[in-house]
Amino acid sequence: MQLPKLLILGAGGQVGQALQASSPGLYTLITPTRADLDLTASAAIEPFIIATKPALVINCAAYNFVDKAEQERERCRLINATAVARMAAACERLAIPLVHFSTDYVFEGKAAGSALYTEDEPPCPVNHYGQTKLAGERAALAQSRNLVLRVSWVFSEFGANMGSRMLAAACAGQPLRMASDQWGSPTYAGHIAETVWALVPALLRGEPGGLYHLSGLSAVMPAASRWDLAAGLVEAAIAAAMLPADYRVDATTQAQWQALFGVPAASRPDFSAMANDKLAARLGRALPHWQQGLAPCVTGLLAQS
Ligand SMILES: NC(=O)C1=CN([C@@H]2O[C@H](COP(=O)(O)OP(=O)(O)OC[C@H]3O[C@@H](n4cnc5c(N)ncnc54)[C@H](OP(=O)(O)O)[C@@H]3O)[C@@H](O)[C@H]2O)C=CC1
Ligand SMILES: Cc1cn([C@H]2C[C@H](O)[C@@H](COP(=O)(O)OP(=O)(O)O[C@H]3O[C@@H](C)C(=O)[C@@H](O)[C@H]3O)O2)c(=O)[nH]c1=O
Repeated sequence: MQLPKLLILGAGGQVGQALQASSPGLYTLITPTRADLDLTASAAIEPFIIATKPALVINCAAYNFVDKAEQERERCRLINATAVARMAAACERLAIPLVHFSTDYVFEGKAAGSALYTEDEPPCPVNHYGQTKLAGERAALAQSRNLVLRVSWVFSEFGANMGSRMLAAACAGQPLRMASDQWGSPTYAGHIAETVWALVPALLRGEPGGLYHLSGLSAVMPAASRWDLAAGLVEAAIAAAMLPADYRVDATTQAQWQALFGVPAASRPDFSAMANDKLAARLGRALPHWQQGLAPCVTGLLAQS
């Protein structure tokens, strides 16, 4: 029997690698690289997808450099918005679903201690990256069979990301100074992948997609600060003997951090933590908390070293 063919774009990134690592073996995964399909070549996208004839497309590709995006505006828009519109058009022609990822940076941010963002709250991005991601999610949501999952503060053992960069610096003996006044919802890429695999069968059966927050928090769990994430990772790394037992993460503020390292090119929301209750209701179970991703992340990093 032939397995359904799923096309994963951006399969070499951290979410793409996590998806491949936890693939349930029920599908044939087609994983083109940038050399096979460069998403800045907008006109090539639709013919590529149509020629591949997948049963579903998962787009993990993105322009994720939040500061550099303020300069490379057109490149960022081509990858995060134009390319997604071309993918959605191809999927519409094939009458298949597109699974796409967006971000908490579509929100302008609230005061610390606010309620977590829900899908009903209006987006209002404060940087170019967020604006292009909002345009991309809107292009995907033009067809009801498409699924957009907003993720945030993603960490994993795959590639250079927020978590692996912090631990690499700590292991090199550098001090970590992390902002305790910037709040979000950290999410382990392995949890994103397992959630996607739980959602795919219904999409393949023709159930509608929609917009969902896929975060490592819920309405009853507090938002995490940058410091919380770093301290959690360091604690897991100490438990795995990857760091000395007395290693500590220094808490700082965004203002202090900027005084030392300079004001970044892009503004960022102070509080952009997202509630995942809508997705939990669809799945019929709670999503894993981000802290459950700390040990597997550290174990995965250790296995590579
Ligand atoms: N990382 C995070 O903290 C967050 C991520 N997200 C979203 O989650 C999704 C997955 O992100 P993540 O896995 O972290 O991303 P990564 O940065 O790890 O991976 C991005 C992927 O996109 C590919 N890519 C970039 N530009 C092009 C291009 N011109 N043509 C073809 N491929 C390209 C990269 O290819 P190559 O391997 O060749 O570089 C890479 O495989 C994205 O939509 C992102 O916006 C949302 C919130 C937070
Ligand atoms: C590197 C570093 C950053 N910070 C703070 C200051 C700064 O405001 C903030 C931002 O750090 P970064 O630039 O690494 O993170 P940033 O690129 O803004 O992360 C975002 O990426 C995109 C792709 C998303 O979609 C978001 O969900 C989010 O994950 O963290 C520290 O406090 N200490 C540090 O050592």
